[in-house]
Amino acid sequence: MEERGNISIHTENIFPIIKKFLYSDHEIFLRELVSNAVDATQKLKRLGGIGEFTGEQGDLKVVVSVDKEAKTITITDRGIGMTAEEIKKYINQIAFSGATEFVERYKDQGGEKNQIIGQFGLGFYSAFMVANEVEIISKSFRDGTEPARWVCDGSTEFAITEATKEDRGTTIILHIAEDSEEFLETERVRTVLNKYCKFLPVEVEFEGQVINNPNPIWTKQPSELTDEDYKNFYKELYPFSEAPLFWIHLNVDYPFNLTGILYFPKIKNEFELQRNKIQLYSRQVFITDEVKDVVPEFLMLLHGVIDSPDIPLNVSRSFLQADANVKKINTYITKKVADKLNDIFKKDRETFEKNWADINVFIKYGMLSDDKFYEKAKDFVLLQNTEGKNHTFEEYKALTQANQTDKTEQLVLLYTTDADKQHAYVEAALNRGYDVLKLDTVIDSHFIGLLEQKLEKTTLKRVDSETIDKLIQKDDTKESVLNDTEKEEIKKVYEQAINNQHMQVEVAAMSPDDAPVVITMPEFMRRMKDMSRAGGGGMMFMGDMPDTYNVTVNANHSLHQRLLKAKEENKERIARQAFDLALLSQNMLSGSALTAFVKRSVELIDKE
Ligand SMILES: Nc1ncnc2c1ncn2[C@@H]1O[C@H](COP(=O)(O)OP(=O)(O)OP(=O)(O)O)[C@@H](O)[C@H]1O
Repeated sequence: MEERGNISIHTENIFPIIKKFLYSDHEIFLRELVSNAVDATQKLKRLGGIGEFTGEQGDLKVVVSVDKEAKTITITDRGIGMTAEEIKKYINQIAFSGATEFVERYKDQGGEKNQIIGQFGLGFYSAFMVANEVEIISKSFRDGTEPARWVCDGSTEFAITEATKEDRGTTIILHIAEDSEEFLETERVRTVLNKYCKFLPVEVEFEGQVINNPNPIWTKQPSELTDEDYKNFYKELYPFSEAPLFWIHLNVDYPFNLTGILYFPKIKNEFELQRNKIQLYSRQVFITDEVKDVVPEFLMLLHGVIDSPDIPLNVSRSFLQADANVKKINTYITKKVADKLNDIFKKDRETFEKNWADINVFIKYGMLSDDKFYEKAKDFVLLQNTEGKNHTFEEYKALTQANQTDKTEQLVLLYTTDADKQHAYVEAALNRGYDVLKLDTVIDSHFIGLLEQKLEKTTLKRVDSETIDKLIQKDDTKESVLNDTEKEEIKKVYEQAINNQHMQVEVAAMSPDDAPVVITMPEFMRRMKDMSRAGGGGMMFMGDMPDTYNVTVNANHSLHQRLLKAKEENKERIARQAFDLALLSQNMLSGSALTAFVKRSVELIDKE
């Protein structure tokens, strides 16, 4: 007996539309069909569990096979199966209404089609993206039911007949269309299965091998797992990566459902940061590794898996952003990560410090982008000084307050962006008993701004932004050994010797032990130039301006009493030599100026 009929959908030409717009993602048909097979198998297990199915469960593997000659892909399960009536109900009505819905949504959001693709669980109908004919042969688990066969060529017509099938379960046969023959290659199929089916909860066999791990560790309780388990799982996910630093096991069932494991990877350098390393699953079915809206931006640098049936996957991205569950998930993950870091910091500060080089980018990035995270992280974020010692905000304040508070009661924190190049300035600061922080990464330039905004009565200054006396201004002004006329003369000599309008000369009373000449670039000037270089803040014009420096001549250095007494014709030469030495210590001497300096120096030692 054969029954023919029409699938009741409103859009006659659903098939070409779906095929055309899902083209780039048509491999998902395999995910959909294998996960249907897995669902049917799990339903059978559940029925067995509650005594509604009392027969032999037997081997419950789902088997995928390819027949290149016959041009078919077959997916067989031993799940609950379907009777003819059920096929009519579930496939003709439910499966196809899903497809109709897809087209309806697609029509509403024409411009966003790329975002719909891949987010939409197209279900059974996705088979028609690669097949020009699909057969279902199924036998229900219920005693006394007849097996049935359903055939459809993707039009709205189907045929349903009796079939011969001994075994309980469903076999889906796809007759692969000419333009999709790539799916008859076993390697291609294996790759797709590996991508989407790797952690499905029922064994899936392909070419005689089970391709999945049905019990991934994120589905287990943390108390059942050892460190080794977590490390091995990381290796399973990213075979070529170095071992992770540490991990967080996520496990929540209220107000939403979410499990997963997030790993802090070992990073070699900042440019190697990799996004899209977190995989998103829904009940162990791989969905995507674009977790942008589910995981806070700064945590996308982490690796691992998140599994949640509560993330709406079959809607467009703009909807996802507005989804209340997604927002809650975001907040939850941020909080969990902060708590875990705090935990490690408190229980094992040594490990925390040891990994600081790898984790500081996450933490600083997180503090910059999320105020809630800042509030938690401010207790464990570390400031590292030039001696390599780490301090929390509180500790650092206690360390520097007595010595580095200026006359206006501001705490001045000193930092270097390059301890090597700014060595002379770092030395000068350390000699004063000041402490100098190492803030030398790309993210640090933003972090400095954040610190000033958040820490009360605190300013940050780069060590070379002022002469040592002005860096942290105290009340004790130094007496100058030179009178005003002498100072004026020194200033003129230097101006003539330097002869550069971007070098602003000033004569100041410093300690006789300080350098005779110090070149600095004011903090505000450098920051504005940095900003304009980074392309922001309406400071574009600053980028084109030549660098302007302050040249501070130390009135109390013995050299300058000698200079005043020197012969007129030698004065400029001495000033130039002192200035060049200052340039040299800052790595600023090059080209013809360097050549002239070397020549002059040789002459000077030759004279003695
Ligand atoms: N292998 C199978 N064994 C038993 N029933 C099946 C099988 N495949 C599909 N079905 C039935 O057909 C229905 C429709 O399947 P379809 O994949 O289109 O939608 P779905 O699985 O309900 O949702 P989704 O869009 O998430 O895939 C299923 O709900 C199920 O009842």
